[in-house]
Amino acid sequence: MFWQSVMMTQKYTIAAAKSVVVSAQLWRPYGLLRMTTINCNSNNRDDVDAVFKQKKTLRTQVKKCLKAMDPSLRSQQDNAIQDIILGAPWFKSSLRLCAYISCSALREVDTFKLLSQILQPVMQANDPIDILLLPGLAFDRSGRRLGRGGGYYDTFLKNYQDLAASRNWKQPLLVALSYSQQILDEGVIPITSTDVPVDALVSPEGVVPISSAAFNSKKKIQNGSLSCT
Ligand SMILES: Nc1nc2c(c(=O)[nH]1)N(C=O)[C@@H](CNc1ccc(C(=O)N[C@@H](CCC(=O)O)C(=O)O)cc1)CN2
Ligand SMILES: Nc1ncnc2c1ncn2[C@@H]1O[C@H](COP(=O)(O)OP(=O)(O)OP(=O)(O)O)[C@@H](O)[C@H]1O
Repeated sequence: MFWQSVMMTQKYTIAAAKSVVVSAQLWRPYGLLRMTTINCNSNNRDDVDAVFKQKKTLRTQVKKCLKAMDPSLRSQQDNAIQDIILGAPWFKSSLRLCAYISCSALREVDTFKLLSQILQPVMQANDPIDILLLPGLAFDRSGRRLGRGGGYYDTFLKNYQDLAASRNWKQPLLVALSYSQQILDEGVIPITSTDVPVDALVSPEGVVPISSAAFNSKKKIQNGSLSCT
């Protein structure tokens, strides 16, 4: 299988991240995309089908944009995003993390540096996770995430959230890794009731906290009182 989710326990003290200057080209190929999106909380088949059609169109456009991305800019953004994560207090204070193994053919934000430098693949499947690093095709600043259309992540996240609730575990922070080009204007990504929103985004420009959970963990970290259990 080309993809695995990896659960890891942080073992080593993380060295301070190097500061990286990124000449991010804020290219907005979606500026032209002015379709009205339907946000669907109902289970009406026609409404849901209309949303899936819009998602399909958007996926094609984002894939085209990612394929056209200059490789050196991509690599700069990969490094910047991973360095931001390695230097982030919320990351350093997490005990258990779940991340994706990035697939370069899919033009996903690279996770190699994160996985290889500081993490140790030892984790009991029954332990609660603090942070989940997620891929995706597009995101917005309100936490919407467009995946590749399989529903794998949404299903996994829903199941994990239900498990955590049933065991009284703290819900994990859902953090999506995004190239600058993948952050779209609010309202462009259509959603249905099964789409699980993310708590924060990490792009080469920095961390974008979105949910109250992300803001609260930021505050707790600043106060030095973050508990990861
Ligand atoms: N690293 C990683 N693993 C993952 C996912 C992911 O998004 N990233 N998935 C998330 O669901 C699942 C696998 N889903 C996938 C969905 C599409 C393609 C793919 O190759 N799509 C091509 C086009 C295929 C086509 O149009 O026929 C593409 O996206 O260009 C690969 C995996 C589970 N594993
Ligand atoms: N929790 C769930 N249970 C059952 N089906 C689900 C769930 N979440 C999503 N699906 C189904 O998966 C299919 C794809 O959904 P969607 O287009 O939202 O996927 P995606 O977000 O692009 O993919 P992914 O979640 O893998 O990143 C839809 O038919 C949707 O109804």
